[in-house]
Amino acid sequence: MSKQILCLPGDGIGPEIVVEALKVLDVVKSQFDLDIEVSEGLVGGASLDAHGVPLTDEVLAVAKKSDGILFGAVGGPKWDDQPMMNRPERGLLKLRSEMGLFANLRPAMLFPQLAEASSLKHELVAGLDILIVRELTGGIYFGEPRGVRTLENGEREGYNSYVYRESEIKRIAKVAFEAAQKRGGRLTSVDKSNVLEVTALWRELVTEMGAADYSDVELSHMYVDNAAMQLVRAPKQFDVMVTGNMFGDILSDCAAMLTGSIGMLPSASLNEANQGMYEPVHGSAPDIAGQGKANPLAQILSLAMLLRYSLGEIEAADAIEKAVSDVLDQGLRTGDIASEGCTQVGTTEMGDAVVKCLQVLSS
Ligand SMILES: NC(=O)C1=CN([C@@H]2O[C@H](COP(=O)(O)OP(=O)(O)OC[C@H]3O[C@@H](n4cnc5c(N)ncnc54)[C@H](O)[C@@H]3O)[C@@H](O)[C@H]2O)C=CC1
Ligand SMILES: CC(C)CC(=O)C(=O)O
Ligand SMILES: [Mg+2]
Repeated sequence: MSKQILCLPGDGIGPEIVVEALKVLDVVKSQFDLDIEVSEGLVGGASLDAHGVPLTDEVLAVAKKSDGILFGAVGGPKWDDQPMMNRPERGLLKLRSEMGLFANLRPAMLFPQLAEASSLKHELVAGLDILIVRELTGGIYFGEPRGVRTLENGEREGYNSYVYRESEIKRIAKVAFEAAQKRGGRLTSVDKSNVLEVTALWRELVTEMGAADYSDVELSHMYVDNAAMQLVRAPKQFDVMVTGNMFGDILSDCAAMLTGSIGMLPSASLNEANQGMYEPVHGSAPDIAGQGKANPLAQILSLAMLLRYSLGEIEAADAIEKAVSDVLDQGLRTGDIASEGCTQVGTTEMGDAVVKCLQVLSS
């Protein structure tokens, strides 16, 4: 039976970069004889414009049945005055929570060819390979109660709730410990346990699990403010980092710049049944949307993660990652990773170059 991929391009640069990933998928389908059917749906602002909601029940139902979801990005100034619960970003948050996609894997590795593009000195980032494991369906992004209320003196007060249950902490910690076992054997748990009870519980449980079940993993703890500083001071000290939803969101954008650009970082969001949604770490980049400038490599690398994790097509995933590396070897760069002596290209040319490298690899 064919594997089903649901493609949700979204808004801004989303559709521009998803098109490039789909070109790459077409090539690997024929090269590796993959039986994959792709369907497409609306999400975010595109869905709001068409249906009045950022995610329809129909699209959610297809997502739940698919073998993998390739997601672009959502949001943009056009929809910024929507009520919070109807913003484009809600479409993404609803997909994550309704599908239970609690484990967000955000690898930040430096392609050696991009050392020049990193905002840090070469010696600080050479060989960089970090995995950020971010809890994705809990924490302050989902906690209740939330809202804006009017106090007795007429002043308005905004509030959100930072909540984690033991079971939520334990299941993301398990993913992170197991990832560390398969990698360099080191795990840093990032929290703010000196201030927030919820993350004091986080630290207590992670410590207990480390001692009881993962004595082979070298566990350390770090406060999130220090972790942000350490990421730009000496990022290679990290192997796997595990943290909550909001801290992971922020730290992964920070880690992106170590690799040259946020346009390089893919991600996988997995649930307990190992269903997955795959998307770049970046957003819809309204400042460059429609200009043919966006870097499609994070999206293309997200497709490689989909093939690897959800479809088990390791050879196809390896081929895509090799093709991306070959394109960088050729000196091709979109504006965000441009450096002296390289050839600057647009979104389409970058996608075409990956396709060409795949074709050369198989000939
Ligand atoms: N997963 C998602 O769909 C996400 C959506 N957003 C939404 O995206 C919109 C814009 O948010 P921002 O804070 O500006 O973050 P952003 O990640 O969209 O953009 C930040 C900066 O990075 C650049 N950039 C991002 N992706 C790039 C790429 N592939 N190639 C070259 N440059 C790239 C942008 O041009 C911009 O200067 C907002 O509506 C926000 O809510 C933000 C983050 C994640
Ligand atoms: C809902 C998204 C806009 C949150 C985000 O920035 C992300 O997941 O990276
Ligand atoms: Mg983010």
